Amino acid sequence: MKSFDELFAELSAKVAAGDETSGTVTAVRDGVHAAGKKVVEEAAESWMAAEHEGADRTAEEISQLLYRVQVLMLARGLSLQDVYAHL
Ligand SMILES: N=c1c2ncn([C@@H]3O[C@H](COP(=O)(O)OP(=O)(O)OP(=O)(O)O)[C@@H](O)[C@H]3O)c2ncn1[C@@H]1O[C@H](COP(=O)(O)O)[C@@H](O)[C@H]1O
Repeated sequence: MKSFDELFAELSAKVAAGDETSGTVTAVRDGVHAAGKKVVEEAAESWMAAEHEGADRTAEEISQLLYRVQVLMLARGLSLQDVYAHL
């Protein structure tokens, strides 16, 4: 299990290192447009799971949404602090 901050640190390190085995590195290289589409897709799947599926499936979809939000942040060059400043 990892926290939102721990996942962001892991993904940031992979991107900084250009880890060729990382799906995240590929996703970040694909750019903001592709990353944004994945956020919308996972948001919709989270919504549908919450309405029509169980708690575990909903939690799984939300975890994918959080991951895709982090990919978008990385593709856009945003840090956690950039976002947390608005909370
Ligand atoms: N949390 C995730 C994560 N969630 C989703 N994904 C990717 O997203 C893919 C699923 O996206 P799809 O659009 O295919 O999903 P889908 O078809 O909508 O599937 P469902 O939503 O129906 O389940 C997975 O196969 C992964 O490649 C993730 N890839 C990575 N992570 C985390 O990121 C870390 C680093 O991963 P790498 O960069 O790949 O090393 C991993 O250790 C994980 O902790």
